[in-house]
Amino acid sequence: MADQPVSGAVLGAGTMGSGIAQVMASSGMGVALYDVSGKALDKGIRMIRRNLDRQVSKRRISQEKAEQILSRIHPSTQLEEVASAKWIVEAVVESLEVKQDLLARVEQVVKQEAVLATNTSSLSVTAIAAGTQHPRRVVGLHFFNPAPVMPLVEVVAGKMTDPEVVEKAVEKVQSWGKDPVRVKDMPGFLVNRVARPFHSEAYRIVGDGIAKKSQLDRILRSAGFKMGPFELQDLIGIDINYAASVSVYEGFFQDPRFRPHPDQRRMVDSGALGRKAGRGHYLYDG
Ligand SMILES: NC(=O)c1ccc[n+]([C@@H]2O[C@H](COP(=O)([O-])OP(=O)(O)OC[C@H]3O[C@@H](n4cnc5c(N)ncnc54)[C@H](O)[C@@H]3O)[C@@H](O)[C@H]2O)c1
Repeated sequence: MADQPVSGAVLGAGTMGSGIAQVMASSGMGVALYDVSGKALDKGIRMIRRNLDRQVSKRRISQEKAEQILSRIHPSTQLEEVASAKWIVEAVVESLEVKQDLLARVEQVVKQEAVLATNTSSLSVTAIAAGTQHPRRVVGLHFFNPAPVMPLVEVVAGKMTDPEVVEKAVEKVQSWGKDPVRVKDMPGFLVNRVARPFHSEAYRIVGDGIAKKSQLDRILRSAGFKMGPFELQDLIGIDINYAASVSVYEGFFQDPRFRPHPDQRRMVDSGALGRKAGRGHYLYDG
């Protein structure tokens, strides 16, 4: 039971890749986890182990189940290890060049029917696919952080993606216990697009002196949002959120609807990047 043949692969063992590998393995798949860095693989596996231990301590899964899930994940720095995978999810650094180069190499080792998915947040799935020999099998699978916890996955149809691949991807995502939503390959897809005014309007409201950041966060929480815009930005990383704003703005040819607020950049320039920096819109201990 524990030793499932490898039918899935994740490229990149960082924050997202390790979480996605955990999701796939939890559904019963054997998963090859590939990264250029052995250290990143060790860290990724440690993160998965920690997540599973937490699940065990909360009595959500048994110790035995946790061991089974872990044993289905096969870390490697050798790309050949992904050869038997039918589902490959790429979650390496957010660079078009790196992603295109890696997927072109993956195509050399996997079967023709394998689906190549990208977890990109801000690049065009169409552009990533254009670097491959068979762009019809390239689809976006945009997971949210933390992948094992967040139910939503955007299934992104690039311009050349085969509609059958999109349908197969929707089913696959469901089999992983997630909620797929079909989206077009447009800047920000769906979630990052609707999130833009949430963030930029919040800056404008504060800039216009209508409310303080903490007031706005509290009001939006009481209106039903899990977090207000400023506390959410501190969690995401103010630099990451700013990069998403710029990417959507540029992606829509500088449509003023998506124009970032100057204070967003000022925060980034000052190094107040959120929780990870100990300070952002709020101060954090340790
Ligand atoms: N962090 C998020 O909140 C989030 C959410 C959704 C999507 N994404 C997307 O997921 C992808 C990964 O983001 P992350 O936050 O996990 O990044 P990360 O920096 O935590 O991890 C990236 C990993 O890729 C590895 N890597 C780099 N080049 C490689 C190569 N050529 N071959 C194999 N491995 C390579 C690195 O060693 C690193 O372990 C990005 O495309 C990002 O836009 C991120």
